[in-house]
Amino acid sequence: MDSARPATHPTAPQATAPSAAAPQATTPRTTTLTIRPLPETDIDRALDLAYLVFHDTPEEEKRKHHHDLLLGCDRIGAYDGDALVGLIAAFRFTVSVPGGELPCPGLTFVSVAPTHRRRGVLSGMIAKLYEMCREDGRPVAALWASEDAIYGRFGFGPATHGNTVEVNSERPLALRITPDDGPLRLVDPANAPALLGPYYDRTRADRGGRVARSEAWWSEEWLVEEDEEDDELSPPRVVVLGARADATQPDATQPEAAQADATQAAAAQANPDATRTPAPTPTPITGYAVYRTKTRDDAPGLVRLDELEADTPQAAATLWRYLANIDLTGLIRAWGRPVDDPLLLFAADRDQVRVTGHFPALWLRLVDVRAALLARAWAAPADLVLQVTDAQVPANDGRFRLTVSGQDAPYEGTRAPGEEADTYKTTYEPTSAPADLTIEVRDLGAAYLGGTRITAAVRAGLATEHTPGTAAALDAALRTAHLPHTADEF
Ligand SMILES: CC(=O)SCCNC(=O)CCNC(=O)[C@H](O)C(C)(C)COP(=O)(O)OP(=O)(O)OC[C@H]1O[C@@H](n2cnc3c(N)ncnc32)[C@H](O)[C@@H]1OP(=O)(O)O
Repeated sequence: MDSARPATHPTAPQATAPSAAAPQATTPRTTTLTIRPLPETDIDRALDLAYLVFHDTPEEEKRKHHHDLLLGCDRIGAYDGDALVGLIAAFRFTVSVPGGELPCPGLTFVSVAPTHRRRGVLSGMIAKLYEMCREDGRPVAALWASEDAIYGRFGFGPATHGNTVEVNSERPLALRITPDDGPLRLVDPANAPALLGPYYDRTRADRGGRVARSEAWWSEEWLVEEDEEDDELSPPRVVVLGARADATQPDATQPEAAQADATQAAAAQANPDATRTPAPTPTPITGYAVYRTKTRDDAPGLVRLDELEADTPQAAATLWRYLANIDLTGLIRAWGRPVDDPLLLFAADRDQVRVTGHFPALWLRLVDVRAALLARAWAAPADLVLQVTDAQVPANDGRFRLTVSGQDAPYEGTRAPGEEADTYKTTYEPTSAPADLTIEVRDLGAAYLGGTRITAAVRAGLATEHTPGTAAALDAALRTAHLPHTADEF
């Protein structure tokens, strides 16, 4: 899917825009561009357009997969007469935000025909998307950018970041903490969604920026047999920690056992009291890792870590140590680790554990700033006037007083999605009072999940503080216990 991801752009405000403006190569100036929802019957044409702009020639199986993905997406097409010249698709995601979760279109397959580039086609489609989001009550939108230069002008800001981490595992992993002694077990990837899904759902709210995963998303994006970018990698391996209490428990590598784990977790989610009913329960898992391996001619074998989640630092240490101990390998490469990964602190030898990359991950757009701010939980009271600039959504543009009041139970990042947010009462209303802080909507979006600081935006000259202390007060209110993180690239 990644190689087929399309891109988007801003500026054209109308849903139906004259295709005028820039010089045209092959399209007559008299044509009219129409931007409208793209029907199912046009999905094949949409794929042709996406493959054209992404220089892809997929096998039939991959094309069918993309077709299925687009079928489940919201879709916007730009038509020049009968010709399809632009496409935006949006996954119907739900993303965790501090204290809860929000519906969130996840933009993908953004494509504009080479004959129509730089004429506002992307801008027009984005304008249409924002209109649809506001009508449907979806206050945020998100994407992974193919090029970082594209999306800021549309009000997207990088709200989560990832680290690429490499561990030299030619020697034992040096740790400052004692790993958990719970047993590890390998799970058949076919059974893994039923086992990992409930765990992921339970822990998703710990960090903002995490996308809810369906079983199909697990199977087709995370646990697909052959890696899309490197066919020398092994199939996915899934190791879980926590395992069976005794030898009489079923083996979770078997489908029935995985199903039993999943059923129990689902029941616990639906009714916490249900967990009190004794049952032949496999001990719940306390962490897992998904990885692939490959041998290399001139270097020790590689463990490519796709995801590692754990309830405690000790559980995480067990999984890292397991990965480091895999025979015939000497390097773990983990892409997209959280920036506050505890490994970076509990590794005893930081020469052995190195951050080799740092990148913007999820770009977030506050399409409805007011609704988004009212939807999240806050960590401290605030009372300040924001001057927000937003070139695409006039309703966001202006001066607003944000108040976060109340003393009880500030958000610490441990609530489940959907659970009651917090006892702070938040208001966000237009005002004529002088602004304490001027900020672009993209920088507010970047800070929304608590991953970047308003004070840093001020120091970088991106936001202007008119009343000293405002940026620090807003940072304190936006703070989350864990930094946001997005592992799902789409
Ligand atoms: C979430 C994803 O799917 S990411 C994948 C993005 N898609 C791709 O990269 C596929 C190949 N590229 C394309 O299809 C197109 O060039 C797009 C979608 C990137 C841009 O579409 P266009 O219709 O040309 O954009 P549009 O004309 O609306 O441009 C609006 C503004 O963005 C700017 N812009 C467009 N593309 C880029 C870019 N790659 N880098 C920087 N600025 C850009 C334009 O110059 C314009 O600026 P202006 O308003 O100051 O003149």
